[in-house]
Amino acid sequence: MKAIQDYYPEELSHCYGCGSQNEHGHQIKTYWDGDETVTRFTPEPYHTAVPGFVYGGLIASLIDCHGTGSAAAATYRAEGREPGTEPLVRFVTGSLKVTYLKPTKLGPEIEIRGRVRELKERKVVIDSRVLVDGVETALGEVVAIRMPADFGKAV
Ligand SMILES: CCCCCCCCCCCCCCCC(=O)SCCNC(=O)CCNC(=O)[C@H](O)C(C)(C)COP(=O)(O)OP(=O)(O)OC[C@H]1O[C@@H](n2cnc3c(N)ncnc32)[C@H](O)[C@@H]1OP(=O)(O)O
Repeated sequence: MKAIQDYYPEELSHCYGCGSQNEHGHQIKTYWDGDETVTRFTPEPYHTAVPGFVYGGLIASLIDCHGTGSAAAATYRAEGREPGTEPLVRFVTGSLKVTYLKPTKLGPEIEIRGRVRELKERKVVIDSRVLVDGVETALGEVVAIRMPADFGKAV
């Protein structure tokens, strides 16, 4: 099964969170599981906050790219199109909210499960749950916005 990120064109695959071309990044992969999207990631020992527990910034980063990837996947699904078909669906993060419910144990695989709360042409909201060993440790909300054609050009 291909992940949504496997459909990203090479020139848009340099993101620190999800770019397959970024050797220093997380290179996350997001798949459908029924109505939910799932990303799994095993943290390294250096992803430490307090010894034994995962750094919250890593969790935020995973939720971020899980959210934008899920937004693209959900848009293709809603339009009844194969991922990666033209016109390409590109999302960036408009906002990212993370609620840390309890410490996330460092070592086991982290699972992030997303659901679409709102889907419009230019804006998709993805709610995520972060689980380790079946324990919910954080919640995330990503507002993903279609990347404007001139993204970054005015900067
Ligand atoms: C399958 C094949 C795919 C192929 C293709 C792949 C492409 C794969 C790309 C990889 C990329 C990875 C991405 C990783 C995630 C980052 O790290 S992305 C980097 C961090 N994010 C940024 O740099 C974004 C910077 N901000 C911006 O460029 C602009 O502010 C935005 C977010 C594009 C918004 O543009 P805008 O023109 O202000 O949007 P606008 O039309 O006013 O608003 C549209 C809607 O969004 C809402 N909105 C706008 N901004 C926000 C906000 N900040 N918060 C909440 N709501 C907002 C508006 O309220 C509006 O909502 P409605 O009224 O329709 O309900």
